[in-house]
Amino acid sequence: MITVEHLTYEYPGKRALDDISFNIRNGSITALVGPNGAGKTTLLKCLAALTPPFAGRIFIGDTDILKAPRKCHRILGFLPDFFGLYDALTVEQSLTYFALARNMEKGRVAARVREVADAIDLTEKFREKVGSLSRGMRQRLALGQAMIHDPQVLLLDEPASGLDPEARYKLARLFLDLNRSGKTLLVSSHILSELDQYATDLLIIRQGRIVENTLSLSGEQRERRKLCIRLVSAPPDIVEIAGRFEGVSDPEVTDDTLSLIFEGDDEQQHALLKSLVLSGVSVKEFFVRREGVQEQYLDIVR
Ligand SMILES: Nc1ncnc2c1ncn2[C@@H]1O[C@H](COP(=O)(O)OP(=O)(O)OP(=O)(O)O)[C@@H](O)[C@H]1O
Repeated sequence: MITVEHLTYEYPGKRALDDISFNIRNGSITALVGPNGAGKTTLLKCLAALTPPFAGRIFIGDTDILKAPRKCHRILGFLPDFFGLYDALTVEQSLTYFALARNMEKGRVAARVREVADAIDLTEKFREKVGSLSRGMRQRLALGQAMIHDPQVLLLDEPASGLDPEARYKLARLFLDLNRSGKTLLVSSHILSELDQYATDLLIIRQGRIVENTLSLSGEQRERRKLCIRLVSAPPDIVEIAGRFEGVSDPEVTDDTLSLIFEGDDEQQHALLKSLVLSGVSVKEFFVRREGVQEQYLDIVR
């Protein structure tokens, strides 16, 4: 859905994006993560056709965004990290204004404005002035403005910042609903544990370069499990013993707990544990930790 080829962006004296290339699958929710200053915001602004890059090409579907930025603005919605709202307008007026600015058919506007206000949980504030909204409500309204024209692609820069736990939970549900209706989402966030609830793909950026582009976290990547096996006492050669089993990688021992990465299905996991017990390893208890966005990110960045 989004194809980026050799994208380079420079601020005066600073190369923020350095010759990066990647693809984003149609119908995915891609988590864009990286340390402060990695280039996430710059990348999203380039993808949103707001900042022309120094070099490289970006396609949304078949459309070259540098050649046809306005066409791209119709098919994508962008929530920037810092956004402006019109404090003197009501929620209804704000959403209506953005719908009309996006050339939405007049007859459809009122219904769509109601629908979006409901999706972002601001129906109760529909007739209230934006200036009276709390920070989290303003964040949700900005998201509503970004999605008012029902775009195919949503680029969201820190959409959960300022939201309380319940609003974050609802936001994750909204992303999953949007995704089920066929939308493609690229979401930058520092809240890695929450990305796990909805991200299907992972894009890690560091110092302006892509360091990881994992497709389909929900597929084979999630079959990678981290097994933690507590032992009564760890024999000195336990790491070597564990490393001999098929599907096992990165075995290590800390405080009588053997942890390892295991790739395999439930039957194979059962066979592994049985073999460990039969070979005399004093297994006391064990548990499985799924490898999600957070673990993958920390593994890679470390
Ligand atoms: N207007 C600017 N002028 C000069 N350098 C800039 C400007 N904006 C950003 N940068 C630099 O470009 C790099 C990438 O910044 P960017 O804001 O894209 O990072 P980020 O990954 O979004 O960071 P954060 O997680 O802190 O929001 C940083 O080194 C930053 O200092």
